[in-house]
Amino acid sequence: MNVIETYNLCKYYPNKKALDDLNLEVPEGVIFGYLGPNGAGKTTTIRVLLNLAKPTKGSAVILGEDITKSRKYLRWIGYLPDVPNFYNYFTAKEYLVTLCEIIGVDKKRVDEVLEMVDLKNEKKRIGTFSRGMKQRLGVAQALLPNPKLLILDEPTSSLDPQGRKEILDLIVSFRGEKTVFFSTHILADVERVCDRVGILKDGRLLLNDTLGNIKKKFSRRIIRLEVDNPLRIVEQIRREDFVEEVLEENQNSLILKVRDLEMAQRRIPEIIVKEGLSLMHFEVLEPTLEDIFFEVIS
Ligand SMILES: Nc1ncnc2c1ncn2[C@@H]1O[C@H](COP(=O)(O)OP(=O)(O)OP(=O)(O)O)[C@@H](O)[C@H]1O
Repeated sequence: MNVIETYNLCKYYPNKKALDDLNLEVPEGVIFGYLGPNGAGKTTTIRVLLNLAKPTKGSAVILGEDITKSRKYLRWIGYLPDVPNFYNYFTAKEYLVTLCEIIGVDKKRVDEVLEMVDLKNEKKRIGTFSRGMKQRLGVAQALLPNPKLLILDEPTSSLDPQGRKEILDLIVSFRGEKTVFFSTHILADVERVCDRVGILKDGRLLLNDTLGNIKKKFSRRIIRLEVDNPLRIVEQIRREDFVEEVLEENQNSLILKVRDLEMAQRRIPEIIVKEGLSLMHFEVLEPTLEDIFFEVIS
């Protein structure tokens, strides 16, 4: 089942198509990374999905409800905005208890969510919190209604590596239990935690698939070999059908572009052993998400 589905969703501003025929699918239980350069339309998507902005055309179904007809689905969504605001003179607990009163959630939930974000024993006022602690508190407030879907707008962009790790670990802990939709431009974060990825540019979705499929689709089938004397086998390797091109050759390694990866994995060790050489290292050089991102958006 898909938790989010959009159908030709458009949001036009006077001089800008912020979303242009967006057809997005986010299956239940996945961690979905929504990637795009500045101005791609990530925040606009989130605002439309949360009923904070009206679509110009098209529709969307979230948790089975048409968002243009009902607002009940909002009850099942937890949202962390890109710049969350807090009352700095409250402690985390006082702040969340106040929110519970406003949104009608049992106050018993406060200790549960503080425990999840590791702020249960934190007695300081929010004004003295680090950015990482504030972001974790932001996730805690999003968790208060025990949402099925968490929407996080650039949750790691202002954090140092430790703060980023804490938020990413938290996101990973929801895998399978909640659907997490998070927007970001930090490709390494997506690569670390996401099951599925959507790449948006100029309001259009250029790619929407699992990380595994994306990597397969963009695989460059490039192999790096370390052998004790590669120059002795390079001509034989060049003649093999599975080899498209020898990209680099030197005293201890070869870099090959191959047509058939499986055949290369079988044949190369055979050739090396037959020549009485030793294979020290065999590596398939896969493109990083960063390589793919730039290829897709360029
Ligand atoms: N209220 C508005 N009025 C006019 N144009 C807007 C409005 N809100 C957004 N836009 C424009 O729509 C486009 C998409 O903006 P949006 O904030 O959704 O991008 P984004 O992908 O979230 O960018 P960033 O990563 O910089 O936050 C941008 O060109 C932006 O200037």
